[in-house]
Amino acid sequence: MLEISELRKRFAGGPDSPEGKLALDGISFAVRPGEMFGFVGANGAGKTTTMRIVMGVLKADSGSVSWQGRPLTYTDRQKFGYMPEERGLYQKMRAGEQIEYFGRLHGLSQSAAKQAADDLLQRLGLTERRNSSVESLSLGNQQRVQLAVALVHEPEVLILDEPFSGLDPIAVDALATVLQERCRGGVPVIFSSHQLELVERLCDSVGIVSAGRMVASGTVEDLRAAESRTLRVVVREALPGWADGLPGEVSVTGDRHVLLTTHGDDQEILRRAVKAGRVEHFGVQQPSLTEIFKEAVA
Ligand SMILES: Nc1ncnc2c1ncn2[C@@H]1O[C@H](COP(=O)(O)OP(=O)(O)OP(=O)(O)O)[C@@H](O)[C@H]1O
Repeated sequence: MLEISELRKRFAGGPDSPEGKLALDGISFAVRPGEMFGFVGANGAGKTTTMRIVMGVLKADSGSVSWQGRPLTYTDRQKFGYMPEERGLYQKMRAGEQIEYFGRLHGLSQSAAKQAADDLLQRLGLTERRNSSVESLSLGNQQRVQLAVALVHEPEVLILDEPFSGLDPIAVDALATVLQERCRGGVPVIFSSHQLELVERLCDSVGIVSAGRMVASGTVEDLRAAESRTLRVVVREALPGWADGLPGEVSVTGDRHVLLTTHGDDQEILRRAVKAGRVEHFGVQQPSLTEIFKEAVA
């Protein structure tokens, strides 16, 4: 298990802000083997800073990171796969060579590195670009190469900073499949993203960070359960005023009356709706991750 505990980090200030910037204010979370963890938060919330500390690029002022119950070491990190926010590829090198090169740096044999590179090029739809220099690739394809570099050495843990940004829908699906496979193989995966539908679809658990603090975390189901539920009732051809005295708001479009309420007696509301007209829908509306996110960071 990868455990991030009470990380704090203040960046030094300049003449304009001598007190500096408190980027992390006690971030804690844990990711189990085989768990995909979506790290979400507004711009500047502290996601990149957290990932940089995990990868040893930055030092925390306090707090700790442990892997398999021990403090994380340089040797452990060598076995992690990391996609940094500041993408770092050799621009003149060909895509395939680049992936092989990083595989070799992580200790793969020449043939294993070539095999892994070929496999990733194919999986990420880059086979035809194998011999193109990175600088000649579109941004989305450069991103795919960057991802292949993070994945080439079969990492024990994956830490990916916005891996899906800038990818087309086909590449999003291809990457999602690769990450799910790695996850099923027991790898903990942490990725940050602003694409909340994607996070909702892929992740076993989610952490919502705001101003350097984890304001909500758990499975999407747990986060939903913590929200107040909304009952949605749709009645066709109802007489005006049918919902007078019931809690909530009614909106009318044509002959469709929609009642939304977060409280009240469901059975009483149902009786009134049935009396009023043709009940087309009666059910609890699940909040999306986007709604949960907005509520958590409000
Ligand atoms: N090197 C630095 N020096 C000073 N302040 C920094 C530095 N790096 C980050 N910060 C500040 O720390 C805070 C957290 O930044 P961070 O990059 O971790 O956010 P983020 O959640 O990754 O944002 P985004 O979604 O925009 O990538 C921000 O206020 C940022 O301006």
